[in-house]
Amino acid sequence: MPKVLISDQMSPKAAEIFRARGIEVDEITGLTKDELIKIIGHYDGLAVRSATKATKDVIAAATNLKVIGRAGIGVDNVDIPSASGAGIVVMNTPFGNSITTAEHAIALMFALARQLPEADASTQAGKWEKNRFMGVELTAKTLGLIGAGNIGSIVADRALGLKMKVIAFDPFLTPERAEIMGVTKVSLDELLAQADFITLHTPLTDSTRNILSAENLAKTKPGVRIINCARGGLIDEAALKAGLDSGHIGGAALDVFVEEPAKASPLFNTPNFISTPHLGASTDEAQVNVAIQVAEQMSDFLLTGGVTNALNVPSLSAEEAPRLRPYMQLAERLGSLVGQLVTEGVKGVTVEVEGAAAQLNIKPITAAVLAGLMRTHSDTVNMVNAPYLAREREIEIAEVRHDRETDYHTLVRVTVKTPDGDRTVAGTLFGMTKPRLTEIFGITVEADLSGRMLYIVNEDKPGFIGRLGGALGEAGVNIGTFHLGRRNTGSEAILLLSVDDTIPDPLLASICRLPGVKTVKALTFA
Ligand SMILES: NC(=O)C1=CN([C@@H]2O[C@H](COP(=O)(O)OP(=O)(O)OC[C@H]3O[C@@H](n4cnc5c(N)ncnc54)[C@H](O)[C@@H]3O)[C@@H](O)[C@H]2O)C=CC1
Ligand SMILES: O=C(O)CCC(=O)C(=O)O
Repeated sequence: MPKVLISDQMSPKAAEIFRARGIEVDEITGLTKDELIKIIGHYDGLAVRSATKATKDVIAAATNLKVIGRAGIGVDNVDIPSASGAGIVVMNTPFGNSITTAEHAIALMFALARQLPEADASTQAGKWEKNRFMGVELTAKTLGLIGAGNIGSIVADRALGLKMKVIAFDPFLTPERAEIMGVTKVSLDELLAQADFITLHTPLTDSTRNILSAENLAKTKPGVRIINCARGGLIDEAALKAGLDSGHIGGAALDVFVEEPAKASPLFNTPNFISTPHLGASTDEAQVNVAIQVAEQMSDFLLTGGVTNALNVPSLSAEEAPRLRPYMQLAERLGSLVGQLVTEGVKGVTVEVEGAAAQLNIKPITAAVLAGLMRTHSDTVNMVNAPYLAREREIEIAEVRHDRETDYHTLVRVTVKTPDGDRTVAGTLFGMTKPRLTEIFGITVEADLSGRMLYIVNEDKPGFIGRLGGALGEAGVNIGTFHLGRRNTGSEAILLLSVDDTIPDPLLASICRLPGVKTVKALTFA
């Protein structure tokens, strides 16, 4: 009988469902990392919310673990590359708590507009300070959404009902979808300049970390009120504190912090600052939704192998799975590669397959490309919801099956339509299982697509490789593999290196400064 550990506070519905499906379940919350490491080896499944950190060390000790289920959306508390490496499926429940979280953002917006926490504390202290608390109306104010996915869309809907004007910055929001939502798509700078209230609804990724940096906070409208119910790390907390102290920022409400639990934030006790302890998803309704969903999904997987809402493996029927999986892994990596390199305005994706892959059901291959492409921008994307999300964002999808001879046993080619033109990558399978890149943006190259990699475009001039090797060596970064491709002699070259460690930002910046370098990007493949 499989055994599951529920290690965070969850609705009792989760344990009920596991037991009803014949799965043994322990509910042990508040474990330290060492305590978790000591017991995790006994379990086939781990069900978490956000308090448990499924880190590399925890996963290394999880010798029997087959599935981690997140009763919620954000999976930044789970080390997905380590889980994938260990063959552990990671699932989430992408929609169960969205309404609740959107409502929390709206509640915080009202609380900021009318200084509700301070007014409550003052009244209950017997002060009756009727003239101290002068609020602002929400009607006709501009709400700036950073991130217009599930939660952002619900916030927009509610804000429009409050007669606010809603503007949104989201690289995946098409003008057409914005029109349907009733919001205006703007650049980040436009949003910063125009919004009276700003609310954040993105995952924490390399592109969103510190999206409200000191520099960007300085571009906001004087008196702006800021709400973050997404993730700590999206806002520079020190700069936020300085902005509140100077009065440039009129108010801020944070449900999430860089460090959680936040016990001694410098923001505490700042006037016009409101905080809640990561309560975005905390309603009876949302917790029942996510508990039922996570327990059903994990039980299905442990008992039947059925995969739903997985972030690191495709969802598939039992018969198709073994044949399609290697092609889908190749497709997912190609999608992820373009997703990491093309950050703005994807309007269309064409997936072409040739050779062996063209004989198979290519829908899952396309879904895998889309999941890889969009997961760079949202940790809720998986094989199941990627095609749906692409349609919703009006990304045009085309599938082409070529019945022609190819140099490779199989070839998958992905072309992404962007405002700057088409960008194409292609790859094959080595030994029928290993994804291998064959072409990137018109340049032929043979490269692995795995782990941590460094992508560099540079002028094809002698001496560059030595300088690059020197810079990496000096920083103690070990190169695993090294692949080079170029358009013509002396023109533009592309380098793809696999590296053993994360490349720190200062090292990336110093590589950028090497003579002849045009582009540098750190890439990660799960
Ligand atoms: N406070 C809480 O308790 C909760 C927090 N969350 C957080 O809310 C986040 C959003 O959830 P959903 O809306 O369901 O996710 P979603 O995936 O539907 O939407 C995220 C949106 O962010 C956009 N985005 C990605 N990178 C961006 C960038 N650089 N700039 C602007 N937009 C960008 C994406 O295109 C996408 O539309 C989750 O990732 C999670 O971290 C979710 C639930 C509860
Ligand atoms: O489970 C919780 O309380 C947090 C929810 C959350 O942050 C998420 O679903 O991303």
